[in-house]
Amino acid sequence: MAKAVTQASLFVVAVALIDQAGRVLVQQRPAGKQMAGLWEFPGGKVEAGETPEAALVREIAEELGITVAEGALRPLTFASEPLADRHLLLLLYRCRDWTGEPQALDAAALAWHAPSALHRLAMPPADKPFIAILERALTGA
Ligand SMILES: Nc1nc2c([nH]c(=O)n2[C@@H]2O[C@H](COP(=O)(O)OP(=O)(O)OP(=O)(O)O)[C@@H](O)[C@H]2O)c(=O)[nH]1
Repeated sequence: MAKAVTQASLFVVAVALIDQAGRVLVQQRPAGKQMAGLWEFPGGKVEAGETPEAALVREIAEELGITVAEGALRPLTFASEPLADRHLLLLLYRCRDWTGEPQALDAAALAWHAPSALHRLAMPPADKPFIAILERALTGA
């Protein structure tokens, strides 16, 4: 039988921005934060009263300084798993269209990688299964 979830859920949205070469943008969590140094997809928590897409458009603007239309966000996959004393629900979107040049406004660094190269990065546990899904999505396999 499934274990009941007693912790509050952490509702997070994130994006795989994909450039014309088929590379994906990841950002490094800054020092002082939980999981500092790990590479993750830009995004963050959905606030009360926000749709997931509106939250992601806001987070992308805050973290990268670029503009994305809600309609350019395509649902890709999700993760649902314990994270510390919470339960993380993480929705991953993909996006190929944006305006502006991404900047590391909130991260220690940004990097563009082919999906296969993400296996070599230290990423949060919830993100690991996303890599193979991105590889398949971007090769059409
Ligand atoms: N943005 C993002 N968050 C992720 C990913 N994977 C993952 O486990 N998370 C977790 O989801 C939560 C995202 O919330 P957040 O970015 O708003 O919060 P934060 O820890 O940076 O701190 P904050 O509360 O000061 O903003 C964090 O606990 C983060 O570790 C990911 O790929 N992208």
